[in-house]
Amino acid sequence: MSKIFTDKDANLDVIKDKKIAVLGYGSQGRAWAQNLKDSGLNVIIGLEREGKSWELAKNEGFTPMHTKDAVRDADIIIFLVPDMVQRTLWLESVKPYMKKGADLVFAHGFNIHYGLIQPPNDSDVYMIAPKGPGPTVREYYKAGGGVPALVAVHQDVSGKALQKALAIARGIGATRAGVIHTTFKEETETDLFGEQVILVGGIMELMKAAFETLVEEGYQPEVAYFETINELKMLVDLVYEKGITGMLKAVSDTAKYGGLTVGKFIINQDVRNRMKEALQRIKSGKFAEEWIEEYGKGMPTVINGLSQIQNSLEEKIGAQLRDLIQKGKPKS
Ligand SMILES: NC(=O)C1=CN([C@@H]2O[C@H](COP(=O)(O)OP(=O)(O)OC[C@H]3O[C@@H](n4cnc5c(N)ncnc54)[C@H](O)[C@@H]3O)[C@@H](O)[C@H]2O)C=CC1
Ligand SMILES: CC(=O)[C@](C)(O)C(=O)O
Ligand SMILES: [Mg+2]
Ligand SMILES: [Mg+2]
Repeated sequence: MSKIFTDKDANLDVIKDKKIAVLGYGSQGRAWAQNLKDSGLNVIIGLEREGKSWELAKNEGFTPMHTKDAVRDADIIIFLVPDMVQRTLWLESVKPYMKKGADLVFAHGFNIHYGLIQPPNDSDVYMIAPKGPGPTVREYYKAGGGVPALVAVHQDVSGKALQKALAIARGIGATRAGVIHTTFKEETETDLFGEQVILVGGIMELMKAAFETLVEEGYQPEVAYFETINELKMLVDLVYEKGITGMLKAVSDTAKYGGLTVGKFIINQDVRNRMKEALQRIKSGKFAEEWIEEYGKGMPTVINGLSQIQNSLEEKIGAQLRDLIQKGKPKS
C-alpha cells in the first residue's frame, strides 16, 4: 500500500517563518489562503487586477497586492490561477520580479508536466494537489477535517521540498485526511483522466442520458430528476461512508441484482476501451494541445457547452425542485 502521510508526518516549522504568496483568489486560492492563514501562516494574496477577486479578498480580511509586488519578497509562490493563465502570469508577472530561489508551488501538474512553465533551476518546485473542489477544501477545514491531497516534487534544491509540501498540505488541512506522495506526471495524467471520464464528464453524461431517456419515453421529468440526478448523491454518500459493498448492502436485493447485471451491459468493454483511448490522449499530450488551442480561441466549446447545460430541461426541473429538496436535507 502507498504510504499515507498524516498530521504526524508534517511539521509547519519548515514554513512558519516564510512569506507565502497565494496567486489567485478563486476556487482553490480562496480556500488555501484562508486555511493557511487560519493555520497561523504568513499569507499574502497576489492578483493581476483590482476586480472581483480583489474585492472578495479584501472583504475577507486580506490586503491583496499586485502579483509583481506580492512575489517580490515571497519565499513561497503558489499558483492558484486557472491552468491556462499560469504560463503568461509566470512570464509577465512572476519570473521577472520574484526573489531568486523562491519556491514555485502548484495545485495541479499541468504546466510543469507539459512544459508550459520552465522553472529556473535554483527554485524548489513542488505540488500539493487537493483531491476535491476548492469550496470543499475550505468547508472541511473549518469543520476540523480536510480533503485528501497528493504531493509531488519536481525540483529539490534545498533538500526540503517534500517537507515543505507536506507542511503546506497540513496548513490546508489535507494531512488531517491523508496525503500520498506522487509525481507530477502521475498526478497530471490521473487528475485529467478522473475529471474527463468520471468525476465531471462521465457522471454528468450518465445522469443526462438516463434523465433524457426517461423523459423521451414519456415519464414525468420531475420523477426522472429525483431518480437519475437527485438520488445519486445519497448513493455516492453511501460509497463514501461505507464503500461499494456498503452501498450495495443498503439497497434492495432487486437493485443489487439489477445493478450487478445491467450495470455491466451499460458500462461495457466498449466503454472501457474508450476510457483507455481518453487516457492515451492525455498521455500523448494531445488533450493538452487541444485545450491550449481551445483556450486561445476564447473557449467557445466550454461557453457553448455550459450554456446548453444551463438551458436543459433537467436544469430547469432541478432549479424548481431544489428549494424543496434543500428543506429535506438534514440540519447539521
Ligand atoms: N477548482 C478546483 O477545485 C481544483 C483546482 N485545482 C488546480 O488549482 C489551480 C487553480 O484552479 P481554480 O482554483 O479552479 O482556478 P479559478 O478558475 O477558480 O481561479 C480564478 C482566480 O484566478 C485569477 N484569475 C482568473 N483569470 C485570470 C487571468 N486571466 N489573469 C490572472 N489571474 C486570473 C483570479 O484571482 C480568479 O479569482 C489550477 O491549477 C487547477 O488545476 C486542483 C484541484 C481542484
Ligand atoms: C476538483 C478537481 O479535483 C478537479 C475536477 O480535478 C478540477 O477542478 O480540476
Ligand atoms: Mg482533481
Ligand atoms: Mg483537475
